[in-house]
Order: sequence, then structure tokens, then C-alpha cells
Amino acid sequence: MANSSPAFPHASKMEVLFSKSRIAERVREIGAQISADYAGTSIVLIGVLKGAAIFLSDLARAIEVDNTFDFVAVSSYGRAKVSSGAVKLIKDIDNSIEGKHVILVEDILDTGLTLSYLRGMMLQHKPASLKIATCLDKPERRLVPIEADYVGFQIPNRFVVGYGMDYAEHYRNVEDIRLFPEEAVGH
Ligand SMILES: O=P(O)(O)OC[C@H]1O[C@H](OP(=O)(O)OP(=O)(O)O)[C@H](O)[C@@H]1O
Ligand code: HPA
Ligand SMILES: [Mg+2]
Repeated sequence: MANSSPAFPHASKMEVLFSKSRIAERVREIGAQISADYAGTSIVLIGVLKGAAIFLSDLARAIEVDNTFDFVAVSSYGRAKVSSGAVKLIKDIDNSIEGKHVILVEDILDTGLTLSYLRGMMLQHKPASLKIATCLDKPERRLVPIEADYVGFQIPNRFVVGYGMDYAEHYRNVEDIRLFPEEAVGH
């Protein structure tokens, strides 16, 4: 069984960085902030598959302003230590965002390559405004200059899983955000 291999330690063995309740509290705060910032308007939330799916589903429900959501998917440039930096759109938005207030929603802002590429792509669609919301921000890893407008938590340069974030596609369903043990992975 995959999860009994040393590369896939049981989630309960990993240290909790942010508990389910702390995440829920922070999502409520960000939802309230967005609701205040966009009062009287309508927002399009665009989630980046697959990692952002869980944060987006919670955030959308924490926002009181009218909102719709859509998803994009990008080809991963891989987690190689030396990255080509090449990101490619493999699923575009379904509905036009021209003239709309858009928030790109991510689980984690790491090197910044994914979001800086997506920000450029989304701006081509001429939204009325474009902001970024990310559950986690790992500023030490940044390779390109990009900042999010709404950040759940800043974290140190450690690999994390849970709340949508994976190691080899596993652990996305873990409800807390946990530190993946360094010794289990060569990422
Ligand atoms: O700032 P960056 O260095 O670009 O990294 C962040 C991106 O990497 C992860 O996605 P990944 O491409 O692994 O796919 P996933 O969302 O399906 O897990 C994460 O969900 C972000 O989308
Ligand atoms: N965990 C999971 N996926 C990621 C991470 C991380 O720490 N950084 C970039 N993608
Ligand atoms: Mg992702």
C-alpha cells in the first residue's frame, strides 16, 4: 500500500503547522476583508487546480459579496531544484472575465512562477481589477517578484501538505496544514 511506504508517512505523524480551526478562523477573516473591499460589487474567484480547490471552496463561502467561480489548470514546471520556469495553461477559464473584478485563488505562493504567469494570462482578458489571494506564502523561495493581496499565513521554507496541498498527489484531503518530514522526500 502506497501509504505504508516510508515516503508516505501517515498524516498523523506529521507536525501540525496550522490546525483546521486556525485555518477556518483565518479564512473567515480573509472572507470578511474581501467582503469589505468589494462591498456592492460582484467577484469572480479563479482557482488554480488542483491545490486551490479546497481553499477556494471555503473562501467562496466566507465571502458575503456576490461571487462566481471558475478554475484554470497549468502544467507544472516540476519541483526540480533548477526549474525551467516554463508554465503552460492547460485549462482556461470557461466564462469571460472582461470588465469583472477577479481574484486569483491559490493554495500556496512559492517561487511565484505559477502566479506570475497566470496574472499575465488573466490580464490579457481585461478584467476590471485583478487581485491574488493565497492561503500560504513562502517568501524565501521566490524566483520572480510577485506578492499576494490576501495572505492566509506566511511560512518558512518547509514543504507542507494538507488543505489541498499534496506530496505526489497524496494528503490533499488532510484537514490541517502539516510539515512534511524532510527525510521522507528529496524535493
Ligand atoms: O509559486 P510556485 O513555485 O509556482 O508554486 C506554487 C504552485 O505549485 C503548486 O501547484 P502544482 O503545480 O504542484 O500543482 P497542484 O496544484 O495540482 O498541486 C501549488 O498548488 C501552486 O499552484
Ligand atoms: N507543498 C505542496 N505543494 C507545494 C509546496 C509545498 O510546500 N510548494 C509549492 N507547491
Ligand atoms: Mg497548484
